Amino acid sequence: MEAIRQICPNKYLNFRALEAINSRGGMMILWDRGQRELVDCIAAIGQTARVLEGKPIANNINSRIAAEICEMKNTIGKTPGLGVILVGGRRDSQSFVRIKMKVGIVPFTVELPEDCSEAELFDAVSSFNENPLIHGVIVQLPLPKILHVRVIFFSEVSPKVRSLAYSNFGIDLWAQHLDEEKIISYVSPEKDVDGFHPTNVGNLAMNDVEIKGENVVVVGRSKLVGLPTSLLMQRHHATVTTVHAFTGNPKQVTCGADILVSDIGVPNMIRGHWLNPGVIVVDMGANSVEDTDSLKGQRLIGDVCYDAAIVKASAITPVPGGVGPITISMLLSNTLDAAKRTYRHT
Ligand SMILES: NC(=O)C1=CN([C@@H]2O[C@H](COP(=O)(O)OP(=O)(O)OC[C@H]3O[C@@H](n4cnc5c(N)ncnc54)[C@H](OP(=O)(O)O)[C@@H]3O)[C@@H](O)[C@H]2O)C=CC1
Ligand SMILES: Nc1nc(=O)c2c([nH]1)NC[C@@H]1CN(c3ccc(C(=O)N[C@@H](CCC(=O)O)C(=O)O)cc3)C=[N+]21
Repeated sequence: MEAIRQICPNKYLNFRALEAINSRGGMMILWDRGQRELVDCIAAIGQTARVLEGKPIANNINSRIAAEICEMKNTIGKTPGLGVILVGGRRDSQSFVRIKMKVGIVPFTVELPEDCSEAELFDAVSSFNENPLIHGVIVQLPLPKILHVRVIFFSEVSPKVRSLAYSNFGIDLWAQHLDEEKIISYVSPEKDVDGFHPTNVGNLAMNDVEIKGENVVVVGRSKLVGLPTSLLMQRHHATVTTVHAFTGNPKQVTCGADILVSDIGVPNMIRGHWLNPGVIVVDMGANSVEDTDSLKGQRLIGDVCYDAAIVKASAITPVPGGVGPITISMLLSNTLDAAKRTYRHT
């Protein structure tokens, strides 16, 4: 009862059902999804996941990269360059690009409007491919879709005011005018520091990660994250299941995971009751949401409901400070490696 009072001190609570929570026993009040989550958390007090901090690892990698770049500059007078192509003004893009340039890699940035043509984008990739000062090229994904047709259903036409009185129901049809697959495969494989190129995805799966025999559920199947992660996990003998937008009962699948990797891009979609107690959660989601308390007016959150997962999982990567900084470090590290290959510098 104390737990319930903490959540809703002044509210009348309508008890509809009581049931055990997984194997730990406890109480669950069902009246709406959000509240059920809170009770779930409180009932599980005493179990807290290990937080897998990515920042310290990323800092180590970044120090190593900075030192190597310094050495490279001193011995052969060269510096790695990274070309970034941004299409459309995505809110998260600027900070993503800013972080990349910290360790001494020279940035080259091209910004194109969201309605740019495929030819313009190919030209930008091509000029980066050919530029000898650029060793890594990334095209920021996802590429924008543009509004193609908007259908609005309206309930009446008023001839007097010569306007339409809309019902607020409509359908927007978006068109993907830029073919992501084609554009990404246009980046030279030796400059593909994202690791998209089929050859590089194969190489990614050669790394040594000990996950043999585990049930891994990867939520999302994008070329950027989900697909390479599934390949990587399979290569290391995990039993991998993919959840995507057409999966009928995603919760049922995620509940069977020993390791859950999420790259959906939907803030807080994975709730506490989607998780198997003791699961290891790798939250790749980097979702910018409005936050009026923050100076920037926004903050970054993951795909997994962190407050619920921290009391249910055995380990979890936080957002921010988890996978994100390591992704950037590895991208920089790949750029440095590409520059070393170009200059035959060891
Ligand atoms: N932390 C990091 O280092 C990185 C983070 N990211 C972040 O990862 C997130 C995803 O990015 P990205 O992979 O490029 O996104 P995409 O939009 O390319 O892919 C999203 C995937 O999630 C699936 N999906 C979407 N909605 C649902 C749903 N309701 N139920 C089940 N599956 C769903 C889609 O399924 P379907 O295929 O059926 O459409 C798709 O496979 C973003 O937040 C991005 O910012 C990305 C790169 C690096
Ligand atoms: N071709 C391509 N390659 C990408 O790798 C790619 C992309 N497109 N499109 C967008 C997503 C998103 N993404 C992030 C990586 C790190 C952080 C990151 O490090 N975030 C910090 C916080 C940053 C902040 O607060 O501004 C953190 O998680 O701690 C965020 C987002 C890579 N992406």
